[in-house]
Amino acid sequence: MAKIIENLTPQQIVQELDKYIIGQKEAKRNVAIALRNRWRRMNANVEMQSEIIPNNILMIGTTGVGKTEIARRLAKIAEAPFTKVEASKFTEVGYVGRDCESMVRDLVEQSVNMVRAAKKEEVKAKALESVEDTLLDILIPPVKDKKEVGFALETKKQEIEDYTESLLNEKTREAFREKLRNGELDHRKVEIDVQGNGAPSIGVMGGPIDDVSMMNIQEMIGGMLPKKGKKRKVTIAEARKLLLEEEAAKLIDMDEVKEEAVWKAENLGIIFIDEIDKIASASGKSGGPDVSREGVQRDLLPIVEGSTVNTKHGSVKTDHILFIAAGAFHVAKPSDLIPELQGRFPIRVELESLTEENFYQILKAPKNALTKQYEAMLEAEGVSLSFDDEALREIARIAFHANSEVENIGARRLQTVMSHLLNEIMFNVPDVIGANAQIIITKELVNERLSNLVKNKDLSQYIL
Ligand SMILES: Nc1ncnc2c1ncn2[C@@H]1O[C@H](COP(=O)(O)OP(=O)(O)OP(=O)(O)O)[C@@H](O)[C@H]1O
Repeated sequence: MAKIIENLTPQQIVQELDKYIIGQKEAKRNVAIALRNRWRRMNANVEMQSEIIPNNILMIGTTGVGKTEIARRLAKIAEAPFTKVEASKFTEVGYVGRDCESMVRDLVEQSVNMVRAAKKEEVKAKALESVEDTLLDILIPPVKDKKEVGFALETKKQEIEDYTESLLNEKTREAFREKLRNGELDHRKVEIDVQGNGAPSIGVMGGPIDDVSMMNIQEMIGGMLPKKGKKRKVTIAEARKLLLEEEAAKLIDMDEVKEEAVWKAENLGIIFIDEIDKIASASGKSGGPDVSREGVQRDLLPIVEGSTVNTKHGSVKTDHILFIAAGAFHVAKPSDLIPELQGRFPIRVELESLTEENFYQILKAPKNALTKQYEAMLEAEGVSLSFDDEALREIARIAFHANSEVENIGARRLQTVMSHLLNEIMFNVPDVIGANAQIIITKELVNERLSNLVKNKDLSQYIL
């Protein structure tokens, strides 16, 4: 469980983050410390373990500079359950809207999915075997043992015939098993029984009902009703998927999954609260929406401070969940948050605005860089796509320029610029540009496709 945390030191965590995120050294260092501190806590003496509180972090930076990306990657590195919420979506207890505790329920749900997926992987080989048998039984039913069904074997001849038949049946089954395995029969249609859950979905009219009771009722009713079998005609490929789900579900102990998932959420979970500045009251103002903003902060406080939240998978203690809050803080300042909440986010990091050079790096260096994504997509069509270095510099320049002219949306601008640049190619492959073609994006091509837009501010507002 969470082996990776044990092995990665803060410096190694930063190295991992460097593979995906350009710049933002301070933020990376601080999240790395926070992650390592969890391991330090778990390995500290038992008395201190419950005392050590997480280093919750407040990230300050404009949109699209990598705040979410850092938190998300960190969670991936730690194999930790992760959820992102927007603080502005919450309303005070008693008002219509999402209540703050729902973020913890989301986290546990995420954790359950992770643990279930891991368990599914563990039982997959076993489940696949029985799925194969089920499919084989549908395609070539095994011959019945004649003695069992009450036939007396009267003559020697009959005995030999039966023997030959069962031998043949066995041989055919083995031949089909081979075909099933190598996917030769994937397109053939078969009729299978799929188990559906008998639970009707419940619609609630009128007053609000909280998520937990709603989910519990639904689960209870689902458990009480008999499972409904349904016949469906599907391809073998589809049948394999459906039957695998069912078979794996039979092999997985859900109580064990829930228990592990709750532990994981409590001890490794990361909750990313975006737009926290939207619930801070700008200094000097009072009354009106500010009152409700403060209300949300007060609802948030016990969760961040450590409390117990009821979820459908059991109660979850939030004491050791790592909270990373983020916001641009253009109007409100961190000091506009209520003091108790400020105290719970002791680590402040400012993320740098991205430069043109950063854009250039973001285009080509990260493991998941946009250029690599497009290259991979076209490779799937047998088309080779590559970018001249000068072209990348030009794209970076144009994106940076668009940000300063229109609106600063950070690295997200690269996505719109690239999408516009490559739109025509993406449409023409494979109909016009066939397999084995080689496309090189040059600086000239970039200018040809984008220079008009750059000159025309009105147009670039809509397109770039
Ligand atoms: N420093 C960076 N290095 C690599 N990619 C980046 C960087 N900053 C942003 N990106 C890319 O830009 C996109 C948006 O970034 P991200 O979601 O982290 O923004 P954000 O800072 O959290 O903004 P918001 O608060 O609006 O959500 C992501 O796809 C991410 O990959």
